[in-house]
Amino acid sequence: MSKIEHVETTILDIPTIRGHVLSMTTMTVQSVVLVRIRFGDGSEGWGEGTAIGGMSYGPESPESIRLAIDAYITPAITGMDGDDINAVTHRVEKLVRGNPIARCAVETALWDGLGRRLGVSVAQLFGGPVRETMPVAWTLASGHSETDIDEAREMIAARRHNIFKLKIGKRALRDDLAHVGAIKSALGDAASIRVDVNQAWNVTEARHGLRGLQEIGVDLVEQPIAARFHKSLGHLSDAYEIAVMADEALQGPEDAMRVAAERSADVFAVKIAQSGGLRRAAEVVAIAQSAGIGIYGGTMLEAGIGTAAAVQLFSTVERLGWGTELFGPLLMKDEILASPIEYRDFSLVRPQGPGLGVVPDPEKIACYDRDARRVLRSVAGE
Ligand SMILES: O=C(O)C[C@H]1C=CC(=O)O1
Ligand SMILES: [Mn+2]
Repeated sequence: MSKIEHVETTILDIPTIRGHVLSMTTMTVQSVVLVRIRFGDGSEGWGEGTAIGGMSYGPESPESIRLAIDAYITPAITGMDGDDINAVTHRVEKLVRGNPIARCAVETALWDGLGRRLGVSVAQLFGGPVRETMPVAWTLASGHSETDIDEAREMIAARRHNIFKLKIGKRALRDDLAHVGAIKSALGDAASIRVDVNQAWNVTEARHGLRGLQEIGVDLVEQPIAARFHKSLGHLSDAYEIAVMADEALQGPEDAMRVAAERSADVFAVKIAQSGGLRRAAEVVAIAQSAGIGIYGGTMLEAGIGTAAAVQLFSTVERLGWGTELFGPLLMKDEILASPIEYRDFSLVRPQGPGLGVVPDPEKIACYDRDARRVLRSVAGE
């Protein structure tokens, strides 16, 4: 018995290394909600819940994640046995509808705590890793073709990434195709080029878009149209050879089941946060694998804790054919882990050690803690 005694949340505001231009917003800061659970036996576990671009990407924000945890999840689980992760998460699912990122953050802290108490990794708790390294894509989203090309060349030269995801959908279709074409012809066969439209196109634009992207030699297009248009996404997948990936359409196993049953996509971007936790993400993976749908380890651009949790889970996946994009910590100006996740040879390395295999650096938490900064500013009379 390891009683859940105390759940603490902190919002960190960490600047990004450059503006990250997405179809709906440009990110200059990433706001990360850290969760720390203390258990009755003195052990602890860490989790992370991170949204993208405030409320522009999806219905959760850093503030809503924190509120859902503090006001609803914490009172519901305090006093429960932290070893009974299924019982705890089922209770949370019953009392807190939606809010998958908040639920994922808490569940992650429970897995981390359990792993640390048992002295095994979270991957081990999911049956054991089948790989210790995995390919990792980088997103080119500076907003300028030439800057993106320079960035990609640097990444290839440093052997950090040779898979690139381009964020498009903000500009006119013709301009986006010219941008993608310029990057593809500059990089040639040295890289795999994929694009993410983040739901920005209507179905007509998507038809023209997919034809153009296919002619350019792009390998995959992610969520070209609104998440709710499952049928149209299926028609697009059938009409072109280019792989079509579902991302925002997948908010947990029920969505995954529908998209798989309708064969609306060729690949799933599986995200632990969007799925509502590691357990549900593993179910999304199982649905994809049994339907013959490809798997890509997706990200909500989490910092080190959320990224390590996803790495632990994806290390257990039998077929991870499209690799991962778990580069979140590299998009931020500063590292919040005591010892960073290792990126080398176009791959990332699964952190070793019990639980998630990583811990935050308390000094970094203090440095980026939104509330602490507010107090400092008011003391300074700003
Ligand atoms: O996939 C998304 O939509 C979100 C995220 C993942 C990589 C990136 O640059 O943005
Ligand atoms: Mn996406």
